[in-house]
Amino acid sequence: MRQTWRGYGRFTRLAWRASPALTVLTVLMLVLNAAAPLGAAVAIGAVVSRVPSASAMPWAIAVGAFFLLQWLAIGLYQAAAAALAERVNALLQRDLMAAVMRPVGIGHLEDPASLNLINVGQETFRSGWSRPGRLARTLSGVLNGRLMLIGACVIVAKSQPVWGIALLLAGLWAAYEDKVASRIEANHHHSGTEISRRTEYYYDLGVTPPAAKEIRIFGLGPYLLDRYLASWNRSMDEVLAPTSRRPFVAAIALGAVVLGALGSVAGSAGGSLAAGAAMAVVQALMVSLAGARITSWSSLQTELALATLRRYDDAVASLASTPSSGGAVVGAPQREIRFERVSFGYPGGTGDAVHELDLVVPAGRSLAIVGANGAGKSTLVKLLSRMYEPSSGRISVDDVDLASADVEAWRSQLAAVFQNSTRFALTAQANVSFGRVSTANLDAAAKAAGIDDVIAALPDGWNTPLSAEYDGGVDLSGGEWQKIGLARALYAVSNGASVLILDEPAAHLDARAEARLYERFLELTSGVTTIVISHRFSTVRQASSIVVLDQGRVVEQGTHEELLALDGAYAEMFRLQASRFSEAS
Ligand SMILES: Nc1ncnc2c1ncn2[C@@H]1O[C@H](COP(=O)(O)OP(=O)(O)OP(=O)(O)O)[C@@H](O)[C@H]1O
Repeated sequence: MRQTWRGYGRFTRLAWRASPALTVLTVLMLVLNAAAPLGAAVAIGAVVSRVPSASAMPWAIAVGAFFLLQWLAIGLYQAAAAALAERVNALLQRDLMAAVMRPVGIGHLEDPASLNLINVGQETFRSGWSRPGRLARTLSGVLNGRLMLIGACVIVAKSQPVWGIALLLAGLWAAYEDKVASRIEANHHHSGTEISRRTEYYYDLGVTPPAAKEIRIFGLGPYLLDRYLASWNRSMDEVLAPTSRRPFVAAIALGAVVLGALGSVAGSAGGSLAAGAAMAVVQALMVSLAGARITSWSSLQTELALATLRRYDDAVASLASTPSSGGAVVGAPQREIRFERVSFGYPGGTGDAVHELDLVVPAGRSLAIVGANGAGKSTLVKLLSRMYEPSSGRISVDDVDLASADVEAWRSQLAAVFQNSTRFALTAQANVSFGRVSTANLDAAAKAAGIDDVIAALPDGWNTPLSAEYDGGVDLSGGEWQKIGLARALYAVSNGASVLILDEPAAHLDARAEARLYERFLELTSGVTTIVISHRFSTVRQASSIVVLDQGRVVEQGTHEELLALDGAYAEMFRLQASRFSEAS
């Protein structure tokens, strides 16, 4: 019970934050809407007791006025509550978005428990019933139902005290049982979030572009449809609670009381009970039944919305404990970036992806990292950009520990091209200058990345949306997208970023574009602290120094020539690739 009231309180504060005017209007119309039928019941009683006298006339007009008032109140109430509901939903979604983006790292986005909580944002898009904003509507049902019941009991009790009390008890019992059953149902409803996510995943796979090619080539359609349906049915089994019989028993008890009261009125009407009073009692009994129906309907909806509201609060609270920004401001590295005995394992992973790693990245020079798949190269970059925190060891920039540094200031020093950079369905300009106000260096960045001719050929140049899913939009090839990513990073460098991270910058490039990248590599990275991860030795050999990673540790380090002379893992990998190319040519 206390939990429910806390939920109502939380919702009221939210509604007030969303719009004080709409909150006041909603509450006023709510009360008017509940009071009008009771006023009408009393007025009808007065009409009946005065007919055929002319004094019945004002009461007849009052009956009409009460119905008119209710009609107006319902209309206004529905409009105000709908507007308030949408504002509350938007506010909650915004708060959740802010909370999800607040932690400095991305570990919470790969943790199933956090994802289940965060998923509440998606769920409310899917199911209108669960949206907390609906409380603006459903609370009216709860309040209306209660007011109608109590008002009806007062009217009945005036002439039939025993039946009035019986009606109150039966009505409250029915409302209580509905509430308990609804609470169980609502809690069940939210128990299946993991399976819901899975169901949604199958659906998205089937209807969105990323997997469309593989689905068709490998004939995955029937498999996906089967999995989708099975997963949906399982999720429904989990969310629908076994039905309790108690609300039905309580509803039958209420019906019996109403029937008994009607019988009693019929027995005494015209005798001990005046016709007018009898009419008011009959009308009040009907109002009480309508109240019970409204209570029952709104109970489940209210509990569903309250449960969702609690889940929003849980999600936001769980993220509040993850570290956010603040701390020493780190500028451009002057001497070095240093990794000292750094270890890190992914949450849910099988072991350390990086293990007691020692590495010095000299400032203003380029360092290439090579190693087999899974050696820990990308993980190193994620640790450097503080997407994750090391489980032990320290990463420092000119002796300032990154763990205690202000992450936003540090990230403003970074520019990166990731293996699969995000393809923003935004304009070409936004894709390159995203988040930065200056557009002065746009063309220079595009030229340096070798994408200037593609941009120039776009229907609306820099203003063309890079997505065929939007009007006037154009999609690019994998290699062109990679050049856009490169331009984004180079643009950031020209706007002050001092550390450039290139994770497989040539993976999608054709031979000519790749050759151009090597030719310009030293020029592009001159004076900038550059870390390049690549399996292509033609890129790697351009770097000032090279490290070889194996199972999360540095096993070799030196220049291209030094490492060839060492004749270790690097030399072996290099020879293998060189022989493949010479065989091919
Ligand atoms: N998000 C993740 N969750 C769990 N384990 C991960 C995650 N990302 C990477 N790993 C694991 O961490 C190890 C190192 O991965 P990492 O991506 O750093 O390798 P890499 O050297 O960049 O490989 P590649 O050359 O294939 O890109 C691998 O064993 C990988 O399976």
